[in-house]
Amino acid sequence: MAEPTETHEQPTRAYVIHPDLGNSRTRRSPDLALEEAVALAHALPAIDVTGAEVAKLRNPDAGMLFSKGKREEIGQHIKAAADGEGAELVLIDGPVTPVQQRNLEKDWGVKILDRTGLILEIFADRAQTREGVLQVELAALAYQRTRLVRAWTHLERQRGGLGFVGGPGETQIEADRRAIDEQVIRLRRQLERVVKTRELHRKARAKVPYPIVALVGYTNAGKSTLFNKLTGAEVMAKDQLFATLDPTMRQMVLPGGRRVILSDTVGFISDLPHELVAAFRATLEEVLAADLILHVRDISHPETEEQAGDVGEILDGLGVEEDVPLIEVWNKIDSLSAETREALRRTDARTEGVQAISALSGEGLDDLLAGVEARLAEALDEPRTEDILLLKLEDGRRRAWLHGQGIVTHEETTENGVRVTVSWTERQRGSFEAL
Ligand SMILES: Nc1nc2c(ncn2[C@@H]2O[C@H](COP(=O)(O)OP(=O)(O)OP(=O)(O)O)[C@@H](O)[C@H]2O)c(=O)[nH]1
Repeated sequence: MAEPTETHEQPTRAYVIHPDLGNSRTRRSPDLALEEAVALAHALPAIDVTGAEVAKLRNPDAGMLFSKGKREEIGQHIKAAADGEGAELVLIDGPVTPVQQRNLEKDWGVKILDRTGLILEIFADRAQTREGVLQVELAALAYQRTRLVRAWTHLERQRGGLGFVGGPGETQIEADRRAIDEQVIRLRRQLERVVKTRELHRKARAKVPYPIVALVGYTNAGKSTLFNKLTGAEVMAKDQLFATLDPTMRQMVLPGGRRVILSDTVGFISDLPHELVAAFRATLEEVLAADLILHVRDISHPETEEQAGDVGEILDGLGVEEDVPLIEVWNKIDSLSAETREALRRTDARTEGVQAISALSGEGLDDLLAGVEARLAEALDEPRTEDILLLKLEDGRRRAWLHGQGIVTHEETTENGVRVTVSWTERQRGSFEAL
């Protein structure tokens, strides 16, 4: 990656464009999509959004993306932005090929970042654990390798971020590509080590017989707010997208006395670039290991159904099994109108595994916790199978673990060791085998 060369104090003036492909397949309204893109832009540090527009794009041009007329029109808007100062950076909320990027940058005299590049920059800014940082770097390199053209380096100067820059010139491309490949190998090796360490930690945790409850949800749904409310932890809860990138875990005690580990995960977003989903697999694996998933939804958002659909797709893509119990948490009921709230009550949503809450005011949290307790009891207390284990006499550790789980139904000492009869769940069997 290029070295920082200069420092910028001023925020970057950015113009946001959502290309509307008029595609009936996309479920979203272009205006709301633009709103989300602007929110994404605000998630970057030191950005001043000077203007935004939906740009109709019926037939994308291979070289220039937009038609000549449209290009000139948008070019005027970009120049006129910020009281005539003009924008320096244009964020295009969609995929832009390297060729289109280079041509548009020349045409408009600005830097361009597409949706993947933007999300990568945000992730780079938010990643906190070693693993998170390595994963973002890997995803960025994969993206960068396909587009060795100069892009926007401002963030890199600001904070040593990713800075999608392909080296000083075209002649450098081959060398750059080799350098990237070498760096990828190096990062993969580091990542492997980090992941191994984390697996050790997870195994250590598996010995703790506490079920894991994972919070998932669309970005800005209120996961961190709920997490903080429930655990009293100081996880950053901001009106800022992707405030949580690395999974955060805390222990908590449910009203009935059962201890659980609550885990907060990265917020999902529509059209999450697939290389990013792959890069975050390991992070999101916490969700796979969960005993119960709480799908937190911003029920006051006009596209709450579409967001829920996106989250469902990502969970499927991750391979979350259908049999992991899931509670839908309808958050932000405090921002609903009285009529909507009344309608919500009438549908008696609660019978369908839904809990309506306000993480902010605390309304509905008692019912939510009772629901969590009931679902966990259901999920963990069945089904069980009976097995007979033969443990060596000196294997006191594993025997103690079995007793600690309260699953030993019979035990007798024989010449060869201890015959232990257990009645356990699949999960307990897995944890035992991992010991
Ligand atoms: N009105 C209202 N606002 C809420 C509620 N819960 C959260 N918020 C607000 O919604 C915004 C996002 O909340 P977060 O908890 O950061 O959302 P998140 O799901 O963790 O977001 P990501 O980190 O992007 O995944 C913040 O401004 C919260 O104050 C609620 O119950 N009611």
